[in-house]
Amino acid sequence: MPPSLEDELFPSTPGKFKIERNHGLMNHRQVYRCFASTSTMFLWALFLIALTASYLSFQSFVDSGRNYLSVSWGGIQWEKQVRTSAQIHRTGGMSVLVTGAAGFVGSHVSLALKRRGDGVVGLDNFNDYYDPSLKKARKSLLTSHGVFIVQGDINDAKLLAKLFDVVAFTHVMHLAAQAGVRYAMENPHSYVHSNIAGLVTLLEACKSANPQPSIVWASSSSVYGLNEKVPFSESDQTDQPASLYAATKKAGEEITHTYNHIYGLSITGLRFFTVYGPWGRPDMAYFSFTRNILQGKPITVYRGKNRVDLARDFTYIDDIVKGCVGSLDTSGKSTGSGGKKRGPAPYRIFNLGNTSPVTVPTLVSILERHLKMKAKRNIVDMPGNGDVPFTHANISSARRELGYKPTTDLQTGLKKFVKWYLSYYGYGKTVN
Ligand SMILES: O=C(O)[C@H]1O[C@H](OP(=O)(O)OP(=O)(O)OC[C@H]2O[C@@H](n3ccc(=O)[nH]c3=O)[C@H](O)[C@@H]2O)[C@H](O)[C@@H](O)[C@@H]1O
Repeated sequence: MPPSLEDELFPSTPGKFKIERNHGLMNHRQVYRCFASTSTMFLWALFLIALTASYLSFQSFVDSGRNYLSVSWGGIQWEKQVRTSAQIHRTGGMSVLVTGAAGFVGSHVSLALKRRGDGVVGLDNFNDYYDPSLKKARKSLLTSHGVFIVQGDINDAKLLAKLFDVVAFTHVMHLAAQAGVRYAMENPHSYVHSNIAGLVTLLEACKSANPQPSIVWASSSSVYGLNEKVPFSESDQTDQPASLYAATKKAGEEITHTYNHIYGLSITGLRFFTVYGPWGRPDMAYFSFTRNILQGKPITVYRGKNRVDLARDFTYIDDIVKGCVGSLDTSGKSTGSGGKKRGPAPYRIFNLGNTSPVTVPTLVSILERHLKMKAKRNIVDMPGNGDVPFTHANISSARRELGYKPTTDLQTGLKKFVKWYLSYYGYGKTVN
């Protein structure tokens, strides 16, 4: 039976096929047929190879197109920007991945590190919890100082792996979080997403990195919750959170402890006390009060039980930055590699406060003085929305271990904030 067209085009194994079909020597016609079918096969094979190659290159074109359309990271140029930004320009310097770099504390810490010659790469998802244009303005400021901010989420494990692939970060300053105490009642899942799931994704990336970085991250004074003993000390119990926000920060302290214990990651958790200052967060009281006073709108001032004023240990941003940098400098090394612990690593928690609480009505009076305008105060009883009546930090531990020494009182710090606010927004511009 002559070979079918299919047999000629797609012989299963050519050598074997010939042996089975020819039991003896081949004549001229057979030799010619064999040669002709071999060359046809060859041409078809070439055709198939070309077809496969063009299909694959089309696929990679589609994939890269998809990358450029929906993912804003990756590619040779991007890697170059990351590497350049991470370059260290001083002896004994560090290369730091700063998460939440377009945020309030993140942008200040990134600038401080860059200024002294450390390598800094930022990561931020630019979400719209508050006006993203403020985050973009902070980004522009950082860009002008040579800090590159990657747009991405801490929940993106592939992005994190890529970043650690491109740069051997010595430290991670983890400041990306869902902040705000009262918003947790409106959008509880955003807290779990960023402060729990995102934290774990970041720790997984750090644990697998080789070498492992040391981690400094933002906890919160809110972990002291309903505690009444003042000032708050790190050794106090923290098992009465008043908000889901506080609970996720407390969970973060426990989660980081397990990564320290199992994988040898060096961990420093910083309990920030109501941080304020230029380039601050529009959702915070000092910021929204300033906006409303300037626009002639009323402000709501909460009051505690028995008409007692609420009080906060307001801490100025420059002092907080010194505490963050001091923490990075003294963090000690992680001991693990490739996901395995090689020995015990530091696990530390510090209060970063100001040690002199001020009541909310006094905060308003200071703003009135700086703005030269009267506030329309609407005083209401504190709703049960996660707030705590007062905070007050004991900072002796941070003073001893980090050389942390806050130097800015609320009066001075708010003066600087108001000056920045007026230069940034002017007198009447609306802020979200
Ligand atoms: O120290 C902290 O750990 C926390 O500090 C702040 O939380 P909070 O102290 O509640 O700061 P604000 O939202 O600025 O409130 C300050 C004070 O003003 C009061 N307030 C707030 C808003 C308002 O409209 N009226 C008002 O009286 C609050 O009850 C509170 O006593 C930050 O928002 C948190 O992200 C941070 O973790």
